[in-house]
Formats: sequence, C-alpha cells, structure tokens
Amino acid sequence: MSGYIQEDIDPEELAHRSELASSIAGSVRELIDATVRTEVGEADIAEARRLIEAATEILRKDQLPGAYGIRFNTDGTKRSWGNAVLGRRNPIAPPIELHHGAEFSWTEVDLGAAYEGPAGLVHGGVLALILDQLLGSTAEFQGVPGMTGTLNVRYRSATPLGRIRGEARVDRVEGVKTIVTGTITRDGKVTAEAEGIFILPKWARGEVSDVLRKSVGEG
Ligand SMILES: CCCCCCCCCC(=O)SCCNC(=O)CCNC(=O)[C@H](O)C(C)(C)COP(=O)(O)OP(=O)(O)OC[C@H]1O[C@@H](n2cnc3c(N)ncnc32)[C@H](O)[C@@H]1OP(=O)(O)O
Repeated sequence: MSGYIQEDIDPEELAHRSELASSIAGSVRELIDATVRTEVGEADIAEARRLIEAATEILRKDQLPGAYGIRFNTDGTKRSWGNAVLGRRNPIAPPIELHHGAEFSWTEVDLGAAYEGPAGLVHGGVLALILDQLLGSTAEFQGVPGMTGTLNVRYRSATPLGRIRGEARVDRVEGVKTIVTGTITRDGKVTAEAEGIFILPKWARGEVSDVLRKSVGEG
C-alpha cells in the first residue's frame, strides 16, 4: 500500500500549508486559462516562457521524490492534495470542492476554456473524471469506500462550459461493492447520468479498510 503516508501536522500549520497549496494551484490554473486563450505575439510568448521557466526552477529547488500520495493525521483526517480531480496542490484538477450531506454529496464548479471538448462544450472525459471522483468520494464518505471497478456515463445532452453541478448518492451496497449513482446538471438540466461500482480491493479488506472507513477526506 505504498503512497499512504502517516504524517501528523498540527492544525494551524496544516491550515497554513493548505492555503499555500491552494494559492499556487489557483495561480497556475489562471496561467492555464490564459495560455489557452492568449492572442499575444511571439515576443510576449517568449517573455512569458522565460518567466514560467524561472518559476519552475524556483519550485524545483525543493521537491518530493515522487507523487504526493495520500497522507493521514492520526485523528483520521486525510489529505489527497495531489489528486487529479480535487487535489488542492494540483492545478490540472478542476477547482472542485466536494460537500457531503447525510443523503447525498454534491459539488458546483466553473469549467472554463481549459475543459473544452466540442466547441463551447465541456469535454466528456472531464465530466467522467468529475463523476468518477464525486461518486467514489460519496461511497467513501458513507463508510463504504472502494476503487472504481466500473463507471457508466450516459451523456444525455451537451454541457455548455460554465458552472455545473454534480450530485451523487449511494444506491446500494452488495458485499465489497458499493453502487453509486450521480448526475451532472447545467442550468438545472441533467446533461449526464452515471452509475459506478466501487469495490473495496482485496488488499484493503483488512486493517486498511478500517483506516479508509474512518478517514475524512480533504482535497
Ligand atoms: C480504496 C478507496 C479509494 C477511494 C478512491 C475514490 C475514487 C477514486 C477513483 C479512482 O480513480 S480509482 C482508480 C481506477 N480504478 C482502478 O484502478 C481499479 C483497478 N482494478 C482493481 O484494482 C481491481 O480489479 C478491483 C479492485 C476493481 C477488483 O478487484 P478485486 O480482486 O478486489 O475484486 P474481486 O475479484 O474480489 O471481486 C469482488 C467483486 O467485485 C466484482 N468485480 C470485480 N471487478 C469488477 C469490475 N471491474 N467492475 C464491476 N465489478 C467487478 C466481482 O465480480 C465480485 O463480485 P461478487 O462479490 O458479486 O462476486
């Protein structure tokens, strides 16, 4: 189970690091949007590249040896800061915050130019990405976690870029399998529906599953 790391950090320091992580990821997300939409000429591109390369060099001064992994405090709080969908250190993640209620989980997120597929529309793979994490995190929050075994997405109508809402709920639990359903809506209209089967893998069915079940996620 490499990549699961026990790393106790006191709450004040954690809040500080969290803020730092979110702030730089937000800046890079802005950079991605600006890159997709820029119309500047060659000289400005060259100057921007020089500055970006200088910034990269600063960040490279002190790096983790590999991916961030999933880190736990002993109280069970969990950090998935490198996660491709909700990692707060990760600028390629759409700027997602998940909310969990007793009955269902949800998120609202603005998807701009960097998430385009067909002209002016959200890429279907991006919607599947968001649904995968939303449904998986819903299973986890309800104490029946698992890895995605199967994810079926039905794209009912095109999803224009802009603010989308995702919602998910656990439909049923069958042994180690949790079946979760969800939707994406845009302007109140359901544009995609999904059903996922999340399976607690063999390697996580002992002590590990107790850790996972107790953990409360933070991207
Ligand atoms: C652990 C918590 C993590 C929280 C993550 C939140 C969301 C993250 C979303 C992701 O990106 S996860 C990454 C993408 N998914 C993967 O990489 C999964 C890769 N596949 C595997 O690791 C294994 O194939 C899997 C864990 C899905 C199943 O392997 P197991 O060896 O644990 O399953 P097993 O053979 O014991 O089968 C258990 C049950 O699941 C069924 N099953 C197995 N594979 C299935 C599958 N792929 N789809 C649907 N059902 C499946 C199987 O028929 C059986 O059903 P029954 O209990 O009814 O007999």
